[in-house]
Amino acid sequence: MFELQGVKFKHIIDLPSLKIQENKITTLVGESGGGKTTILKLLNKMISPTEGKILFQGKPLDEIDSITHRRQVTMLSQTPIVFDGNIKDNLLVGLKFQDKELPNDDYLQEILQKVQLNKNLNDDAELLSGGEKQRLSLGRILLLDSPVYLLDEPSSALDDSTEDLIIQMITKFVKENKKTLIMVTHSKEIANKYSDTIIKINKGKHKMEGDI
Ligand SMILES: Nc1ncnc2c1ncn2[C@@H]1O[C@H](COP(=O)(O)OP(=O)(O)OP(=O)(O)O)[C@@H](O)[C@H]1O
Repeated sequence: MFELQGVKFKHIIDLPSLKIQENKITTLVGESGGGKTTILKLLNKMISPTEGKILFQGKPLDEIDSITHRRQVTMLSQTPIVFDGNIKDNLLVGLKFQDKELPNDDYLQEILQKVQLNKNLNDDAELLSGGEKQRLSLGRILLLDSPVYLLDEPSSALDDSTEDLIIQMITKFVKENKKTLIMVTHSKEIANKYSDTIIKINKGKHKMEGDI
């Protein structure tokens, strides 16, 4: 799905050769500041390599329009983004940008259940806790139904049991719908339990831990 060839980004990233497989769950682990988020940003075309090439489905990323690319590859950043308005507004905002047909309230409630958010659609989103905002953002991107998801510590603000439930839900959704997931986690346990492939990033370089 992604192929990185001699990719460098400033002094931060140095990846001579790396392939990320389609329809698999790939997890990036490693020390803080090692470059995991930077790799997701490169894959999402938020930043471009200072050297080397990234291919997406065989095509160089620099030949793909950024907006077109981000419709295929949705990234959820570490800090959740919450817009003015209620929970429903926040769930629908991405779909409105994409001109997609809007789902009904029953379906939106189902999404809230999936992300373990026990709230009403008309509750004010600004009043949610950090972990709840993170789950709301996750609900918003699940609705986009992208083929590829890049999740940067999707459960960093959650307690251990909610974290496990959320990752379990995401990985089930990804497998059932034949999507590709690339996620960053600080949890070795989560990485071992849910990944097809774990990639350890250390000072911008990678070491495969092998397929599970
Ligand atoms: N655009 C940039 N220009 C220069 N330096 C940057 C840029 N973006 C990130 N950095 C630096 O690169 C390093 C790697 O950052 P990155 O966020 O990718 O690490 P990370 O592995 O995701 O860390 P964490 O686990 O703490 O989130 C950090 O030292 C950061 O300050």
